[in-house]
Amino acid sequence: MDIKGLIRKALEAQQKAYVPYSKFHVGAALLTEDDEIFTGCNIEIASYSATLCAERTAIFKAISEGHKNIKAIVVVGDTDFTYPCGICRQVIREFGNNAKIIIAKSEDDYREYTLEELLPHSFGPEDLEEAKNRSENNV
Ligand SMILES: O=c1ccn([C@H]2C[C@H](O)[C@@H](CO)O2)c(=O)[nH]1
Ligand SMILES: [Zn+2]
Repeated sequence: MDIKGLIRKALEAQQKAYVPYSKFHVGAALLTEDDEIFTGCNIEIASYSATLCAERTAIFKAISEGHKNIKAIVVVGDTDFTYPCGICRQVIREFGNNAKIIIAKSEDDYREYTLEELLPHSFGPEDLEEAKNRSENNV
């Protein structure tokens, strides 16, 4: 599926947002390395901190179905360009470090970023691996 198709899927998912508190609707759609599509919306909970963003809804759906590598993710929201929050950026770091991150206003109006642009100098799985290797080699 192309970027426009993925944006359409994100816009459809946005319709499903459960947002009784903020009334701010977000939708996400992602493409996995093996070309599966997963979508998500934000889901708010009366105890606010339990709220889940659209991006993480889509990513956790993909992971829980066995698709761990994301090659593109689209985000749409109620502002012209709605950017992923910090927590979602860190989750994208885990499962889509090289993914195209597409922030869309419409099918024809979108911006494309790398994770490095949105989360520079990030902490990730490789840091833990490096620390483990260091302790094993006593350096
Ligand atoms: O990138 C974002 C930013 C915000 N939200 C949600 C969380 C909450 O439900 C609402 C307002 O913060 O928007 C997302 O889903 N994704
Ligand atoms: Zn988020």
